[in-house]
Amino acid sequence: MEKIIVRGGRQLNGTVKAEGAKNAVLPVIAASIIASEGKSVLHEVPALADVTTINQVIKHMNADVHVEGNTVTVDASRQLETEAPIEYVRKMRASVLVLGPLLARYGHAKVALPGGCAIGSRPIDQHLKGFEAMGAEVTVGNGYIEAEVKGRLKGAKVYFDVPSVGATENVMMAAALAEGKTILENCAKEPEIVDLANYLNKMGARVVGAGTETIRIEGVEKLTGCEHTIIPDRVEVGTFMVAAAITGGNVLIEGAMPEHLRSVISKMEEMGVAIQEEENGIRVIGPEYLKATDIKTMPHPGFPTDMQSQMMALMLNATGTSVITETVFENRFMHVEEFRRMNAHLKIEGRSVIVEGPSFLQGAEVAATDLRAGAALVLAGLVAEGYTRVTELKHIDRGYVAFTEKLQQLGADIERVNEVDNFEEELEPSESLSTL
Ligand SMILES: CC(=O)N[C@H]1[C@@H](OP(=O)(O)OP(=O)(O)OC[C@H]2O[C@@H](n3ccc(=O)[nH]c3=O)[C@H](O)[C@@H]2O)O[C@H](CO)[C@@H](O)[C@@H]1O
Ligand SMILES: C=C(OP(=O)(O)O)C(=O)O
Repeated sequence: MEKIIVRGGRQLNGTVKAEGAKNAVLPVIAASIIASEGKSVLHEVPALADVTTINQVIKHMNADVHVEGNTVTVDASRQLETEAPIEYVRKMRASVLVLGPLLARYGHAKVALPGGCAIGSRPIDQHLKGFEAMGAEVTVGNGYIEAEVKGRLKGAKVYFDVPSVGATENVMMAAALAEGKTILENCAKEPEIVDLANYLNKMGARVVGAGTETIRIEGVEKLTGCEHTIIPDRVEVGTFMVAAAITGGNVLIEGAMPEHLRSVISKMEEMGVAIQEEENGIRVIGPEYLKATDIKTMPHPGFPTDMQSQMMALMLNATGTSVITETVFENRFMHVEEFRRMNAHLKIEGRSVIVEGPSFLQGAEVAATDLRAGAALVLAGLVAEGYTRVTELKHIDRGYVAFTEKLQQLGADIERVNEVDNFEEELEPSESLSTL
């Protein structure tokens, strides 16, 4: 079984470069299939498992995708299929982001229902509400969502009941090719939405207001492929900020954009971490002692839910009682049990976790229950006594490029191995885990 093995106790120092953002590149690649002419050349595309999945989704639809290093070229000018089957959607929920582009371009889209996942039920009712407001007929059955419209989608006024990142993106992409004007209200304001709007506008769309709660879109008749550079990954940056802080190190994260990380910077400063905004990135200097604080996750510009588990790892090392409240996803505390295996003192109370710090963390075998939980366990392992073994690495690979190697370069005692478990060894070869 593949594992990350980390031995705690090393201070991290040096420079690490931010990758392009997973949550920006996935909608951008989904949007690339709206272009009925020209190629899109996308730069700073991170080499992530999720990027491979979205590329497979659009290739399956007959788009031409070419990957060279961190540049991905998409030519979607051929006639495309309008269906995304379950094999892709099961791997990655963001596959539903092809609904809007397909519906806008072809008047038809069929995508497998994503279903729930480890962090919550994650419905997509707000995406569908937007498509219906634009004249689409949406049916859900046999595990699929099918949306259809005769002729073009019609511009409409849509009020989102919750500020959803995916719904804002999906409906914004659909509206880009709709007939007339669309006004989206109570939109999510994440930087990745702004990046998508910039890309759409370069393709010839007319989108105004992305990054605020009201987005106005004047539909156009066609979009053309263009060149675009993906913004840096604020969650990857935040994760390395915690790595520096938790080990009392000094790390420059090159390419980081402080304006995307205001809430994270401010909470870490409250905990005593020194943060310097430099010309080419963010420098983080960890203190000798961390102070406790309270955090509530919220839609942007509030504290990001995708940084909740990593901050919990930091709080475990702070002196005093910290409270972390998760308001975005109803079940994003799976890492609490795993932290407990490392001797962490925490208690779940409803949607909050009470962290009694400092915990004297001890290495243990723990499982990455989701992407950010996995990263957080590695972070805790950086300061735990002895060896921490993190399993279920497929989650970490969805969102981090060369996570182990980057930490190693900063001085961590860490490696990724294919380790045979004792009980695996005891089995006859024919009974090995891979065949169970
Ligand atoms: C690929 C991507 O960009 N993923 C991010 C995106 O996920 P994603 O776009 O799936 O998350 P949303 O912003 O849609 O979800 C926010 C909240 O809205 C709810 N909701 C959402 C849609 C809907 O139709 N109905 C509804 O009730 C969700 O259950 C959740 O409670 O934003 C999340 C919140 O910042 C991040 O954690 C994910 O990393
Ligand atoms: C929850 C996350 O991503 P996704 O929406 O792709 O599951 C994340 O990036 O932490």
